[in-house]
Amino acid sequence: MNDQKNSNDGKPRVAIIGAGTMGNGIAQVCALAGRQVILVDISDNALERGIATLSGNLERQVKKGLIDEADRQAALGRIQPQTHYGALAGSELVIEAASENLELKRQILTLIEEATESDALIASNTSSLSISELASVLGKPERFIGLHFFNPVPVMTLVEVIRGLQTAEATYAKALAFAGQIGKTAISVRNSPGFVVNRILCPMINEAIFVLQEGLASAEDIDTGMRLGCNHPIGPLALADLIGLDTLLAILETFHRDFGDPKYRPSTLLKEMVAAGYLGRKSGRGFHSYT
Ligand SMILES: NC(=O)c1ccc[n+]([C@@H]2O[C@H](COP(=O)([O-])OP(=O)(O)OC[C@H]3O[C@@H](n4cnc5c(N)ncnc54)[C@H](O)[C@@H]3O)[C@@H](O)[C@H]2O)c1
Repeated sequence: MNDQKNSNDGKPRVAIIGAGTMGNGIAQVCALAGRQVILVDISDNALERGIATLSGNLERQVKKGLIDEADRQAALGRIQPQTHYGALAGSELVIEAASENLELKRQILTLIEEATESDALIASNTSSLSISELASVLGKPERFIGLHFFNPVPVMTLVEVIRGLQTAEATYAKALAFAGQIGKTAISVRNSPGFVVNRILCPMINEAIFVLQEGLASAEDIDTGMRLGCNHPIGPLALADLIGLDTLLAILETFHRDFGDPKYRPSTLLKEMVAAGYLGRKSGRGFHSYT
């Protein structure tokens, strides 16, 4: 590892692509773990929104006594927002957390490879796309891996580490070590649409939307039913709003296409809500209202 990859305290620099729901959370966790973070998005607006969100989350952590004010300020000071990929040079690890769209991610991975040294690790936080397929756009696909964080990233301790067919053992070992260093628990998963957790979770949420669509119960009662009847901490429709209905739809469409199994077809109500711009928390309205 060269000096350029080390921050002042010797910890390697991490870059994150996308400052949205997941990207700003990953940036927050990495910065609190002492990493210098480059946070890249396409516009200053997107970056400002991402920084405002993580800044608010850090303040809440201070109020709850989870971190102190000095930690909060130090973490914020470690995050450098950027709109150009040239800023990635010198990063030991780049985590792609942009919108769930195969063509977009392929373009971004090419840009990451151009901007980084050949020994940098490249990871995607994709929820459902094939790690082997994403890796195939890279000149060195052996350095690519899936690092799938969970929402909200500062709260959820799991990371799925997904090896594609091309992923090298050394890449896998470094990714596992990184997850541990930032305080996450990793599970190892073979590449397959949706990996493990979303493969089980997203069809369950889709079924809850079918139940709503069929008029069996209200959104409130469906969520209360699953909270009190199954001890889930949050109901499936509230969880859909947290994930983002566009992201959930993209995941289900990938399952439907890649497995070729009609059991994964997204409910028409979900498609209609996304078409209407009701995306959940991030747009202020989903199955519940957030305004
Ligand atoms: N939302 C979840 O619960 C969740 C959980 C785990 C994984 N994921 C995955 O994480 C990824 C991001 O999801 P999200 O929910 O944060 O989406 P989001 O819509 O909240 O944020 C996506 C961000 O990517 C940015 N972006 C788009 N094109 C870009 C480009 N070319 N370069 C840099 N940034 C670009 C957008 O401006 C936006 O800020 C997706 O692959 C998603 O499947 C999401």
